[in-house]
Amino acid sequence: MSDELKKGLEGVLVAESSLSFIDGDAGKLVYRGYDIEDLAREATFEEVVYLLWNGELPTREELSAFNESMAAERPVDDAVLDTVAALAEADEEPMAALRTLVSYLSAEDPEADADATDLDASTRKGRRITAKIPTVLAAFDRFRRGEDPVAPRDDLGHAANFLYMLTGEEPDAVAEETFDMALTLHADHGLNASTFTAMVIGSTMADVYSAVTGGVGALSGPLHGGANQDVMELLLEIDEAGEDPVEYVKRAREEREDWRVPGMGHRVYSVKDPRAVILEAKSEELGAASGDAKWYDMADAIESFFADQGLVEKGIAPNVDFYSGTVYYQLGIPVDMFTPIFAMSRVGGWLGHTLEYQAENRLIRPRARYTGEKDLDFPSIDER
Ligand SMILES: CC(=O)SCCNC(=O)CCNC(=O)[C@H](O)C(C)(C)COP(=O)(O)OP(=O)(O)OC[C@H]1O[C@@H](n2cnc3c(N)ncnc32)[C@H](O)[C@@H]1OP(=O)(O)O
Ligand SMILES: O=C([O-])CC(=O)C(=O)O
Repeated sequence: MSDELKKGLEGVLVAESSLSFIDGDAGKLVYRGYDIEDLAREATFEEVVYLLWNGELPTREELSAFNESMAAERPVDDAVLDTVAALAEADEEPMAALRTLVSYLSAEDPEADADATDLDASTRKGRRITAKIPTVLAAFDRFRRGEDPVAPRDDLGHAANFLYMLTGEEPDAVAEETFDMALTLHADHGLNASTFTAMVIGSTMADVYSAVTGGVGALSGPLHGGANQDVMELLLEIDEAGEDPVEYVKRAREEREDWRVPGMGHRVYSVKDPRAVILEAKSEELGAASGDAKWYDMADAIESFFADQGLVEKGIAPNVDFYSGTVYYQLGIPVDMFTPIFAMSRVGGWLGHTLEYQAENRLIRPRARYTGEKDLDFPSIDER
């Protein structure tokens, strides 16, 4: 047994996977052999989920059957909606609400009791979870605005249906395509913290509801998916204060040496995240089309400042969360729904990796180097 300590499991190989490949130095991301740029441009989110779960792109017939099966699973029972309403009433944070709701959804799953070794049943459960997450998220947002939920439609794609349920209106083609592309970009990313969390849970042969619930919890943190909300909140704060974004960031870094600019830096990429490259272009495009490039310009100015300081060269470059916020904001999505939207997409990766791992399962159980005392004499309670 090696006693080498790998804090944060940096660089440690713990599994084999054929789902996604990241070349952190080249800034390249591939799902099942296909470059993320091609998938973002050409594939729908459903196609990508099919690819992740099945290993191959679907034929026209396979995609149509998959789309239908996902759309059929979108509605939720009234009991679920009552729980959504109660969480909204309690002013729960959206990610906390989602964590509770994924767990609760198992109560209405007809195969909830299926054994985790039944991977086909787990795949069906995974499909139900993936299909229902947008329904409960949109309902949650509407309840807290005092509005009734909008029932899902089965004639819209995953991305368009979510925007429809959120606003009550069918999105235009630009919004649908942009949102669908963002979902594709977020669907998988190797053994990131939330996917690894899901896999650890799955490795005990617990069910996929537990794995996805754990994934939601891990994604919510500011060092992971929570950063997309933090980026937008930072930009809004700078804007409200009427400050120059570069001066603001400079000052904040001087005042607090350990301050992390949200959306910057990555464990695996030493260059700009390829997803950030795509999202940046989209953010610029949306800004130009709407005549309001403010948010893009602010984010771009901060990135340029990091580049001028030589920080981008050191790998403190935009990650996926840096420009996704400005894209969602320009689509009119509430800021605290940004991380839940990430979960709505990443559930594809959580399930793909968990089921891939469970197919050749070995319990994940690392060790800690013990730094505490040994051989202490036990004192009675009066002696302490
Ligand atoms: C979808 C995602 O999860 S993408 C990541 C989303 N998270 C964020 O955007 C939060 C901000 N970023 C970060 O906190 C980090 O970059 C992480 C957590 C993503 C990666 O962390 P690690 O791989 O552990 O990198 P680590 O913390 O060792 O940082 C290396 C160096 O870069 C610096 N650094 C890293 N990120 C940032 C940042 N965002 N702002 C300023 N400095 C940073 C660190 O201070 C450290 O500098 P030092 O060597 O002088 O001490
Ligand atoms: O891979 C990571 O550590 C974080 C990330 O970019 C993601 O989960 O998309």
